[in-house]
Amino acid sequence: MYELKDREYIIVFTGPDGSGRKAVADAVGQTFHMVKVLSHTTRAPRPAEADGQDYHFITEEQYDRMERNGEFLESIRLGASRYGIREEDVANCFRTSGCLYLILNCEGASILKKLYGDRVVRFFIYADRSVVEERQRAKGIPEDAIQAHMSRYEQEMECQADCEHAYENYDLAHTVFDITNTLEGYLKRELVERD
Ligand SMILES: Nc1nc2c(ncn2[C@@H]2O[C@H](COP(=O)(O)OP(=O)(O)O)[C@@H](O)[C@H]2O)c(=O)[nH]1
Ligand SMILES: Nc1ncnc2c1ncn2[C@@H]1O[C@H](COP(=O)(O)OP(=O)(O)O)[C@@H](O)[C@H]1O
Repeated sequence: MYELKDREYIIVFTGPDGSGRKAVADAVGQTFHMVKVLSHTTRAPRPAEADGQDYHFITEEQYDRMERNGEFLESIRLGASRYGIREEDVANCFRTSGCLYLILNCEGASILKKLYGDRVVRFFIYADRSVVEERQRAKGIPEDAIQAHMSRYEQEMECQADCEHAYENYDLAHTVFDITNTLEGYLKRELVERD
């Protein structure tokens, strides 16, 4: 397991699908020059998705091989698809940046917490059921995937109590501003406010 040095943090954005984890995470990540660790997955890419940008899309056989080789720091199954974070990707990201971020479901977030303790900071992002459903529709997520996500909404919401920080996300700029302030307390980058 990769040993974390002083001031190295793993920032995890979690919460229900459609709550805005990716939008919030990418904005906050840019502010702090954090590197995003992409997951490997066996699910097929959607038309708007690209390999190496949204996920590393791999076959079941490739995933099996990597799992057998013990390459995954955490690995989960959701329905017919598998998702995992490769340990080497985490180590490589720390070589280029002192801080990295990931977007995971609750199960993955708690696995990383158990592995890295205080060095993992979980930000739980949430919004009402009807809002997250509508956002996914507007984003063009296929209806069957939306229904699968919504069937997990309550379960993912239960994760809130377990997370270090929780933010409702209705006004994106507002959410990003609040999380940036909280994260500054950990990273101490001495950000300068600009209009
Ligand atoms: N634990 C864990 N969760 C992941 C990983 N990669 C993605 N996820 C989460 O798995 C869920 C399903 O991913 P998504 O791309 O929406 O696939 P879909 O459910 O097939 O539409 C989302 O909540 C993701 O944030 C991973 O490596 N580990
Ligand atoms: N506060 C917000 N208000 C309106 N739309 C938002 C807000 N936050 C995110 N979105 C949009 O909602 C959709 C889902 O957000 P996304 O970040 O992909 O969610 P997640 O990663 O949690 O599934 C995206 O199209 C995103 O641009």
